[in-house]
Amino acid sequence: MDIRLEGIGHSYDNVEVMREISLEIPAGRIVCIVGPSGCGKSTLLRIIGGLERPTQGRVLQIGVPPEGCLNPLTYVFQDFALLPWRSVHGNVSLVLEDHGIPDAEADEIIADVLARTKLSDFAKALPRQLSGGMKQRVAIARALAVKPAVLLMDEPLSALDSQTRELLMDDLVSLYARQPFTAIYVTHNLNEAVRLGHSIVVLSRRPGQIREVVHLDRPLQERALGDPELEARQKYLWDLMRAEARAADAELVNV
Ligand SMILES: Nc1ncnc2c1ncn2[C@@H]1O[C@H](COP(=O)(O)OP(=O)(O)OP(=O)(O)O)[C@@H](O)[C@H]1O
Repeated sequence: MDIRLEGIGHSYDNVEVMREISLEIPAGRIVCIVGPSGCGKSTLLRIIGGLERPTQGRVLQIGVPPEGCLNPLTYVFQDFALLPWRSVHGNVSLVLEDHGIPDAEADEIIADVLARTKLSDFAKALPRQLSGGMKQRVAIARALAVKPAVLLMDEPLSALDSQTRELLMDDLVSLYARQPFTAIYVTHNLNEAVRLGHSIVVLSRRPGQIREVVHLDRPLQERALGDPELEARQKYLWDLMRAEARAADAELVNV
């Protein structure tokens, strides 16, 4: 299933947050969205997920979700959002219980997603026993369990330290290599964007408008830390954003 955004604009009261966003998110691709603080990245994700209705424009879902899909647009949040009293298995099973999936079928799905996120040995662990990186893998396993058409990822690695972030990026790449998924991935981190994005949408400061869409053709598995070509792309993105990021930062300080 593809997503198409047509002329999305949004205002809160009289504050215009974004303007004229038109974009294609093709199935099987990871589209990263970057831009200065407050330019509307999370709002755009909420609009795509149907949690907010845009003031202007529309979001189209083109084609059908994958077979067995229980929730076409599924979020992965920065803060993991796990239930502390439920085990790893229990956190994943919750979303299947919500859909009335029989136990035997649910167990099969859970075994599959825990294997894909390398959590099979931790099925009985509680969230408090897990590192931040493992918690986020549980959140990703839970999202995959509903066979989403599109993952909506809102700064999924921002709460993690830099080493854990590197490990999680590797995990996301191997997950994608085994079975490609579609994701819209909001991040502040330009290194994540060049490592994980097939295309990177650069938004201007508020009201957020598309400044440029940068496409990266190199397969994700061939992108490594310190790769000169990726570093050049990252610098290019930062050059596009620097002045506006500084202005947005000053604006926040003056509020
Ligand atoms: N529910 C709301 N009511 C009023 N204003 C809001 C609401 N949600 C967001 N905003 C404002 O809309 C603007 C865009 O917010 P949003 O969180 O989408 O930006 P962002 O690009 O994701 O920011 P950041 O990079 O800092 O996370 C900000 O000025 C924010 O204060």
